[in-house]
Amino acid sequence: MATGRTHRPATRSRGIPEATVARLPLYLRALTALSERSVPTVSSEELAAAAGVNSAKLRKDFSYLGSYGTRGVGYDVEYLVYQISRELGLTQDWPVVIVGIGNLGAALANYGGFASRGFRVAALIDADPQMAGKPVAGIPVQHTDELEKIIDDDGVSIGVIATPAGAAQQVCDRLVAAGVTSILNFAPTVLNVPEGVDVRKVDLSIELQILAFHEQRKAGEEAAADGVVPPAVARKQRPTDQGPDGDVPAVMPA
Ligand SMILES: NC(=O)c1ccc[n+]([C@@H]2O[C@H](COP(=O)([O-])OP(=O)(O)OC[C@H]3O[C@@H](n4cnc5c(N)ncnc54)[C@H](O)[C@@H]3O)[C@@H](O)[C@H]2O)c1
Repeated sequence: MATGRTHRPATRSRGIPEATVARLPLYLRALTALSERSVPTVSSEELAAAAGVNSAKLRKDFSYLGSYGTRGVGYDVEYLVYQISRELGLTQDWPVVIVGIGNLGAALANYGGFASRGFRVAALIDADPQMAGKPVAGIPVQHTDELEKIIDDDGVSIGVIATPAGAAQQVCDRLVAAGVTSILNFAPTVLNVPEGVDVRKVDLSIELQILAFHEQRKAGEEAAADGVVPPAVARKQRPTDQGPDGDVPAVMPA
């Protein structure tokens, strides 16, 4: 099994901080929308609002790209689209393999947004022999036996893992051994990768948990302002409260 760290340092080799890199796709999405509306220039304030970023942070981020805009005019939309795309490596085609073609893998394969952003789905791979040859999004699924050959033939450097958590590390190890150096992991598990391999993790349930935390805080603050105990808190505080099966308290009384 491969071992090592899962993160790169906070600053990348060309001196652009990782936090700036993480915001570049947000700027690009906002700029692409402006470009589609044939808007020629945009101020830092307008673009910051469209990207959901503070305008001072945006100006600082763009200074790393050597892009300062023109006073009174703003930024040239088309040029900035090109500059950010180039910085993100999106001016070239990136073949991507998706491993695990179940509900999620099939949905990802069907997502049109990858191709329009320069990510070509080169292959769909699954361990289930019954799926081999079946088309998903017009691409025939290939068996995991073919994984190394597919990656080698297509020069794939980006792999997407959409397998159950229990299979993810083994799939990751095979992808890395075959030459993949960037992994987008949807499986709810931490992957160990060697130095030089980047892993990005997507977990919608974590995002929902964070929203639940904020919802709970908001409810508490509103209740405090009104001088009442919010129903959610009051419900949880009742010692007789029962869990879904009727015999286990949902929240133990203090
Ligand atoms: N990150 C998120 O927000 C998010 C959202 C939904 C699901 N998930 C996760 O994504 C994964 C897939 O979910 P799903 O609903 O599509 O599951 P699924 O059961 O529908 O599909 C899993 C697929 O992986 C294949 N598979 C199993 N072991 C494999 C291996 N070793 N190599 C290649 N393929 C293998 C199976 O044959 C199956 O087709 C799960 O880990 C799930 O928890 C994450």
